[in-house]
Amino acid sequence: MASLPNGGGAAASGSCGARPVDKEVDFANYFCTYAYLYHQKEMLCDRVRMDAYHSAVFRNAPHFQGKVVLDVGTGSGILAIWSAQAGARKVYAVEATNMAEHARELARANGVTDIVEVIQGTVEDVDLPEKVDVIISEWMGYFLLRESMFDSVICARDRWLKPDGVMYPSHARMWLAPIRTGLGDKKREDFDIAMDDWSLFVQDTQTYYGVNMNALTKAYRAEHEKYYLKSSIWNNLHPNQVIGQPAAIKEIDCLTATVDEIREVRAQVTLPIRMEARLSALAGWFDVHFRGSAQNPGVEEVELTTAPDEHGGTHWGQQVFLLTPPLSVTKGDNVNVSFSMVRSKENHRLMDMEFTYELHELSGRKHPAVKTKMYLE
Ligand SMILES: C[S@@+](CC[C@H](N)C(=O)[O-])C[C@H]1O[C@@H](n2cnc3c(N)ncnc32)[C@H](O)[C@@H]1O
Repeated sequence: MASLPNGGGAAASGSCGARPVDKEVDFANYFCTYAYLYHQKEMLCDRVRMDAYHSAVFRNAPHFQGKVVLDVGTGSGILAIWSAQAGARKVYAVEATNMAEHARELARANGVTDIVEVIQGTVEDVDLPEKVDVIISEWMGYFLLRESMFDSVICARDRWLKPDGVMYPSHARMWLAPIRTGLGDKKREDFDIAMDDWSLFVQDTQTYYGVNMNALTKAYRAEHEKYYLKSSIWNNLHPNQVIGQPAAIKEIDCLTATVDEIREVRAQVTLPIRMEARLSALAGWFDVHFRGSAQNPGVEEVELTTAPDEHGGTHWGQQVFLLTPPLSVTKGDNVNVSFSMVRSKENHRLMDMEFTYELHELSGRKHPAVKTKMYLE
């Protein structure tokens, strides 16, 4: 999934479940970005992503040979074309936006129009003439679930996948880890500057064009706190910034997961610290696996990970959640974290989170728990 500046509005309409329906808003805020080749290119240039999907399809070609495939959100059509090249008999390539026209053109230029049928529409709305053996999709957002596109994949699976069909990817996990980073220092500095600036504006002038603006100071602070300190920060971290043991906070079997299972994520984990450091944030990332199903396993399991990587990483990067204040930690300490992530009420494709973290020193000293809200926007 692309690094969209905004996750969009309410959910697309369709025949799957009771979901908020405002298709127009969703097209204006969410889908519109995907209609640009500029954004598709960002994903096409992510070599980690491309290598993983390419290996997943071609090393597991028996899953595709002679089979019917559904590509949910085909974008440029890349996964549909690979499926055809791997031997699929028929590929339904569904795309909500006008990118469908480019996908059609790409299929034509690559000689697979007899196999790849591009259908423009939301997957919730389209009708296929038959059930499929494979569903392939690249639906993952920041920290896996931002953008909530997996809902659409679940819908497609429940409507169109044969009982012995397979999902590409088949499994997904979310990870949380304690990290050191200087990112927060800059953000705190920017926040202080913004507040100083406001103070000058409201206090030095007493009245601004005859109006006392002080009544808005609290709201301005809250707005800036959210923007600078409580919104997650995108970063491709170096592995040596991870100062303790990462923990898996959610595991998803794409063949059986339900929307209820992913609407809210809650976890309680203990993160053992491995070195003396300033614990300044928690970082979140995900991985997905392509391993077929228990009934229909693949030839070779392939992993796509977005974990910190010294060779560069992916366009998803990691999400950095600042801890205010940072904590001094040392090897042998433990950080207990309670975590919740729910969809924003205003926009189901964005996430509201809450972290409670509590440092237990090796010495036995327990620090008071700190609770903080964060936003994945
Ligand atoms: C992350 S992009 C992946 C594009 C392409 N499959 C690839 O791997 O390069 C997701 C695509 O899915 C489309 N999409 C998202 N939700 C959809 C839905 N409910 N129905 C149809 N297309 C959808 C978006 O417009 C976007 O082009």
